[in-house]
Amino acid sequence: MKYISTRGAAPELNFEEAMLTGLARDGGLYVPAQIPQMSADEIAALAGLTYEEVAQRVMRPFIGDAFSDDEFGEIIARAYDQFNHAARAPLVQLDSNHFLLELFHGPTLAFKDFAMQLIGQLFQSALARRGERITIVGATSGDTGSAAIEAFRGLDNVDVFILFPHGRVSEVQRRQMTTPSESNVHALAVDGDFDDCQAALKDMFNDFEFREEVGLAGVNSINWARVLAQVVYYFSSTVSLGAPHRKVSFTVPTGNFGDIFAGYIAKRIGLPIDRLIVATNQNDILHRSLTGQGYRKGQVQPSISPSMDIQVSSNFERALFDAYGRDGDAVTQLMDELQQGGFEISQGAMQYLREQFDSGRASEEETLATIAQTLTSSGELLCPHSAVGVKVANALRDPEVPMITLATAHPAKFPDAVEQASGVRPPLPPAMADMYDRAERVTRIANDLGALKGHIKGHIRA
Ligand SMILES: Cc1ncc(COP(=O)(O)O)c(C=O)c1O
Ligand SMILES: N[C@@H](CCOP(=O)(O)O)C(=O)O
Repeated sequence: MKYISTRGAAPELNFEEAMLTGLARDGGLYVPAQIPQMSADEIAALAGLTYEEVAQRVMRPFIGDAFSDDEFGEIIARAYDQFNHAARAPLVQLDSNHFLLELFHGPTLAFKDFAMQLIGQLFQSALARRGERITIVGATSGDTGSAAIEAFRGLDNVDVFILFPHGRVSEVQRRQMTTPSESNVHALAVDGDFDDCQAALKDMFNDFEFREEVGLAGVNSINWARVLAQVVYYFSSTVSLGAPHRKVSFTVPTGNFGDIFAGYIAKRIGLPIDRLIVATNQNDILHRSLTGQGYRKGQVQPSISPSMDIQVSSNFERALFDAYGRDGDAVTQLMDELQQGGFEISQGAMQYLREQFDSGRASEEETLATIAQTLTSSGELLCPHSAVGVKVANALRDPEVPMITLATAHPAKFPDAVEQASGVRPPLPPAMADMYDRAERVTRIANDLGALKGHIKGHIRA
């Protein structure tokens, strides 16, 4: 199994190399050279298996010989043993033919744990075998950062630096990043928005001297292994609703386009997905793009679903790569135009994207109203991101086809917005109950690449 870059000018790598490399050296994102296929019989055989068994069968062909079957099985078992729900990703019914896929039963209460707990284990195995150490730098709008810290805290051979936009994450998200006391964890509050943090991270990867000097690694969805791990719950949920014998649609609260892209990969493997619906908040660049208005970045607007306050959606590049016939030169040109503000999507590429994705947006008022209505109608308390998904799903779904909306975070991560909407203040789970009493450790830092690189170089352990 080989991985190639979306910009067509980086070395082809195997799974482990692509995972450890993060951003390709031509600035692109790694994708599989071919997508392994699963037959209808193979998909049907997933029924009744545990989440871990489904994970092993779905991901195995993408891993190649980087890990043995036994090693990979043990890694998967360790990754999910801290989840506090036996099903890992349970489905609950909201309404006739509308289901919620609860992805917030991991240690940091967001869907990021599904991938981050797994790649934490994969990295540890690979690094131990190679005798290497790395510096992880991550950009977060709130959830990736806490999940990464949880997965890598306390490791001798890994330093973790997380860049988050100062004042633009919820208090629980911030505290999840600033209260761990391990010396390998560094929370950096950047004076900028998420797009600034992500751009700085990509600039660090494109500075080869810095990259080599610190042993830079990435755990954002830049990293193919992140996307792959998220493919699994599309299979587990669809099979439990009768796949491959009936089609199911998904609505995915979307920011960086990683989670919905995992759904697209599931469909390309052979899962009978009817529609994949991108749900955005008021930062609706993806909805505008998918409705033919070009891909033009604007200023990020802070919202009550802060983890989706993103304008430059990293993984959209992976979708564009396929939409442009896997032409790396075309993608390179588009990404150059994006640096200048944006680009038009060609007619052929638009047609491809429209065949794959639908889209909708939810305003702040609609999101608040959806939290209140869903609590009344089903008893389910949604986080604001999941509410964006439910609002868009309700607007666009076909009542004849089962719809699964991804619930991407626990409401207790966003208690202010949830209370404003519903009058209910969701408590943190017992293991986090003292979160507000713990001491915080954070460095406020300018949105300046030199300052960020200097800080990182000055704080990595030898
Ligand atoms: C709670 C939550 N919902 C939705 C999203 C959007 O997911 P993606 O960036 O993969 O599109 C994020 C951030 O990634 C998130 O943290
Ligand atoms: N919403 C994310 C943004 C980063 O996304 P990633 O999937 O690329 O890591 C967050 O919560 O940090």
